Amino acid sequence: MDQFDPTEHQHVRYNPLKDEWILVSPHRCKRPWSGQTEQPAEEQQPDLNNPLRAGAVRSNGQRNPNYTSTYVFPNDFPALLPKVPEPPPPEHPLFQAGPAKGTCRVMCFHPDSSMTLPLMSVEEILAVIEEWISQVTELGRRYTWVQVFENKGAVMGCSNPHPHCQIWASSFLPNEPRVKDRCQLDYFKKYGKSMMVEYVEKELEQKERIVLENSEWVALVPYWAAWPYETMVLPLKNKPQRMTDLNPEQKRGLAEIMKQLTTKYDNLFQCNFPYSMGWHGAPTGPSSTPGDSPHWLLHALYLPPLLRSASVKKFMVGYEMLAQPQRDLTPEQAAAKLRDCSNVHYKNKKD
Ligand SMILES: O=C1CCN([C@@H]2O[C@H](COP(=O)(O)O)[C@@H](O)[C@H]2O)C(=O)N1
Repeated sequence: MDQFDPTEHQHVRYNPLKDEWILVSPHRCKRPWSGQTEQPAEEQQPDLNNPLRAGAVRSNGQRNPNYTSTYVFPNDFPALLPKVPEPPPPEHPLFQAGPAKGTCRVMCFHPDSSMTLPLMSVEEILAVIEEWISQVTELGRRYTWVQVFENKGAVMGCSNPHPHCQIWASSFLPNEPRVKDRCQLDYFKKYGKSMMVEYVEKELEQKERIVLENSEWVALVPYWAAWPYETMVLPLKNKPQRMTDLNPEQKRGLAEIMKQLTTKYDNLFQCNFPYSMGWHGAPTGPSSTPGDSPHWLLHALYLPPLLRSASVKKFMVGYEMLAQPQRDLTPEQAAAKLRDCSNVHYKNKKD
């Protein structure tokens, strides 16, 4: 039997944040593709009636101000409302309903519907980060969880090309952060250190999955990545537990690395690279205080669907839904491809 080679031989990898495993099948990379191809993501033409545009009239008849930077408004079709009757206590362990309160906001990054984050200036991206922090500060006082998330590209169900994200705050701790909170706390109790602080140290030593690094942040393809070009953005100093812990140098460094990472993403297949991205940090709420969750390290997740080209995506279906996530391209190969992408956006390339 040959010696095990992680670039040749199938194996499973453990995700300690979720207590889950993924299947890695590098030998399949040579497989010919004859399946569905997505239409190349047409550059979603910004319609002049875009309801998120500065000055536009939204579906509820309200007119957006002529905002010049970020702009936040309550979602006109919110999934969570702040005041609703609560369900009665469960009568049976197999049929449990619980109270759900919250609020949903839409946050525009920029007044111009044709703008995208990689083409924004560092200053403009810094304004987005400051607004995120302001929203998390305000909503975090009242709600246990504030989910900042951006759906980008029609293939991600994004209904609107205008550069924007959403913020959903809830009275309950959703599944993803609840599992991450438990896994990180178990690790902290067992080893006396933060799982993700140690993980970053090890990744910087191994260097196999690093995509970008500056004095404050690292962007890498996690060892256990499920999506082909999935990345995490992690802080290098001060162990921030929440976005509200960031200092000015960290905020600026984050704006810089976000611009570089999304530029690399767009350059990978020369398209507006679709993804869902979001932030995970220590839960918030009225009883939370700065520094109260040393088991947590703030981090961002980029979850992009594209696999081989602007029109071939990974499907998380079948085996992935019924068994576990599976990937052919290894995290190390994905990181290398992203590292090789230029930091100059293909739309800015000097001819
Ligand atoms: O006039 C509008 C248009 C879209 N929206 C909201 O904008 C959000 C955009 O969704 P995406 O981030 O998935 O593209 C969506 O949740 C939709 O409800 C409004 O609140 N008002």
